[in-house]
Amino acid sequence: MSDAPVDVESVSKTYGTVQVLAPASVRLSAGQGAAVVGPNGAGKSTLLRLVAGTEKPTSGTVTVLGEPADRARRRRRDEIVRLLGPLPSYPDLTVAEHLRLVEVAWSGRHPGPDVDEALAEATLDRVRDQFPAELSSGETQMFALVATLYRPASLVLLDEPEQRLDARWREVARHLVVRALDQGRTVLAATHDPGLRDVLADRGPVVELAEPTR
Ligand SMILES: Nc1ncnc2c1ncn2[C@@H]1O[C@H](COP(=O)(O)OP(=O)(O)OP(=O)(O)O)[C@@H](O)[C@H]1O
Repeated sequence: MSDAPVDVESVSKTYGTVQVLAPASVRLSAGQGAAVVGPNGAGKSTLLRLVAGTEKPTSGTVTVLGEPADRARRRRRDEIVRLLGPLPSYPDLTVAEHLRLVEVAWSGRHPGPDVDEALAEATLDRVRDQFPAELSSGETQMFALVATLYRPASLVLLDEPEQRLDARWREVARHLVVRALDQGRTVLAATHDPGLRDVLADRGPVVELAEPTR
């Protein structure tokens, strides 16, 4: 069995009689990035859920950090972070307090930057003392991305991190992904953002999923 951070071999997914992901493969070495691209409904989120181990493939294999993805999800959870939907959050903790919580939870392993620096570089410092329900949709997404990348995990799974972000914040999101790669982390991201696709294509494969057939 491969020890690569991500090794997806001919994986497909069928719900009932409908195949929503045609066989796809991708292998990532440590520190590589990969973009998963394709039209709406092509199966990008499905592929990411299979890698995250939250769903099982209909055929093929998904190996993550040397283990079947569903086992890796539990046994290697400290090494894997995912943003595949809304960020679970505490209604009574501020933006800054959420990052502080992540920092404390991974104390001793957290490489920084500190909370205020992390918020400032994402231009989220102006909302540092607001609660999740008080954020705009773009602020919510940026907060989710920053909090996700704040986990010192070696494998990062992102589903359209650019969603709801304006052009300026899309650029910040790309910068944060590049930094994660520069830190030696492995990043697998579904995206509709050509800029993010290019950034990831510089660091590894592009997985092109075809138009859904139904
Ligand atoms: N639980 C489910 N039951 C049946 N069909 C599903 C289920 N989940 C997803 N699908 C279908 O699977 C297909 C792929 O969905 P998926 O969310 O993976 O696409 P996507 O490429 O991420 O799309 P988008 O770019 O719109 O986010 C879609 O046609 C969707 O309707």
